[in-house]
Amino acid sequence: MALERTFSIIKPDATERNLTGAVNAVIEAAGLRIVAQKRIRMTRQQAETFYAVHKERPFFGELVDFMISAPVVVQVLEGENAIAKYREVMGATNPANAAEGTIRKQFAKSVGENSVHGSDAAETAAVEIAQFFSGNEIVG
Ligand SMILES: Nc1ncnc2c1ncn2[C@@H]1O[C@@H]2COP(=O)(O)O[C@H]2[C@H]1O
Repeated sequence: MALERTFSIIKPDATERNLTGAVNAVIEAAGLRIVAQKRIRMTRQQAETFYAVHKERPFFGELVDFMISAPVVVQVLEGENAIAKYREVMGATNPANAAEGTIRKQFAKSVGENSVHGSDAAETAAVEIAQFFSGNEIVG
């Protein structure tokens, strides 16, 4: 299978607890390569655009407030079947349902403060990567 890329965010609850390296260790142990990475403070506009698909959900305001509450680390991960693989490595959205060994099982605090985001499909991955990275920032 060809190499695939996915977009990842290490969220404020994880950066605040100094867990960037611990999350990256799980990512790399799973065979995914971090081919782009930067620590940023998301603007409200960026967070609203990124999560626009959820704008009618009752938790939208809370989600945007959380994502701009502290720095995040945005990343591009590369590997075989990277999108599905990273979703497996992250674990279920709600850490209460996440499998042993997954990032969310180990680190997430709640369904909202769930430590990481990963793209859900190839089309979304392309859009999400393009929102935060230019081509020359991604080094495979
Ligand atoms: N019931 C909820 N309450 C608060 N946040 C939620 C809820 N359901 C989903 N989310 C958040 O919405 C996010 C949408 O995509 P993420 O994969 O980043 O992770 C999700 C959760 O962090």
